[in-house]
Amino acid sequence: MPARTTRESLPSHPTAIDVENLRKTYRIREGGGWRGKTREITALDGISFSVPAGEIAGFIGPNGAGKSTAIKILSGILRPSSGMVRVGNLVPWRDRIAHVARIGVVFGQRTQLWWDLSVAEGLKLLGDIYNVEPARFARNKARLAEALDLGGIMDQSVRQLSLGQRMRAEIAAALLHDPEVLILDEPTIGLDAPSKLAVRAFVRSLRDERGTTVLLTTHDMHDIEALAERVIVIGHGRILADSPFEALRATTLSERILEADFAETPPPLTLPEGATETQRSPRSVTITFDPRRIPAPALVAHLNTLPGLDDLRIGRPAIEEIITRFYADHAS
Ligand SMILES: Nc1ncnc2c1ncn2[C@@H]1O[C@H](COP(=O)(O)OP(=O)(O)OP(=O)(O)O)[C@@H](O)[C@H]1O
Repeated sequence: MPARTTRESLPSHPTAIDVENLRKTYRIREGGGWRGKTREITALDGISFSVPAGEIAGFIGPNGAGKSTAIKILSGILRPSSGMVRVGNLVPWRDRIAHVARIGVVFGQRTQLWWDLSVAEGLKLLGDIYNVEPARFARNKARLAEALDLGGIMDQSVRQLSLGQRMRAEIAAALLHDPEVLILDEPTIGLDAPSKLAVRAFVRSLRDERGTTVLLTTHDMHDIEALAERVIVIGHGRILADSPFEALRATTLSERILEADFAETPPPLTLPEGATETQRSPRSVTITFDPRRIPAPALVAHLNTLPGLDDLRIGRPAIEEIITRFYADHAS
């Protein structure tokens, strides 16, 4: 029976992913055995968000927040308890066949290739499964092999690949059928720094050149900083924030950090209101300040007269610190 789609019956709109009041509860047996009472765990407690076509949205949250549950529902693997999801006007769990033809999913911790097959054989098999017509398959395979540098590993079995090589092959596998929406679940987990940069650069180019919509789940905040125009933060199954990263930064941790280097032992400092000395070493002092109370130029002018001052640097708190603080503020 052909997959029933709702695509024809709904007006097309530029929103690629629409999630409305999504709930998922799991029923587990207490103590883990077959006997005993059952208990419900609410993994998703009515989340709503939407991602416009062509946007890269970061989907983040602490362990157990509900990200994987949401991703599984969006991928069509899991049915929600209630609520609605439309990915390009298809309902993932209802229009499953048509839906999987239009999305690509990469789970960093699992493989969709086959351990004992070579990369080329795995891609061929996936091309057949996705029904990618031969000329298009050859074109896409060549394009992805070049962009993801797969030339040298096509004949290697997946089992023999390094993590970084496997991840590049996984991304190619997810994109063979030209999906409009790409769901990335921890795509850089365990990768070394150059491999992370390569994956990020590729994802960015995919969006820039092909307009692919990307939903990115990661615990690596540098992925978010490098890629996401916007972050959706989930915690305890609820949406805690849905905003550009800069807005999250501004509301969570607006402080700045000033480092002052000295040619000699730094003198004792008398600082204006809003600035605090947070660290001192034989040749430098670190000052944390709130730019709303003491603007950076005023603080610099204040320090400029100090004897032996050599260099000044102003920075923002590390992204990890902002997110850690945000999670802590919403921990209850
Ligand atoms: N199959 C399941 N059966 C019962 N409970 C589950 C199941 N899968 C997830 N949960 C529970 O649902 C909640 C959300 O889990 P989920 O895996 O979606 O979180 P997550 O945000 O992906 O976490 P992590 O960052 O650790 O991967 C957790 O309390 C988890 O224990």
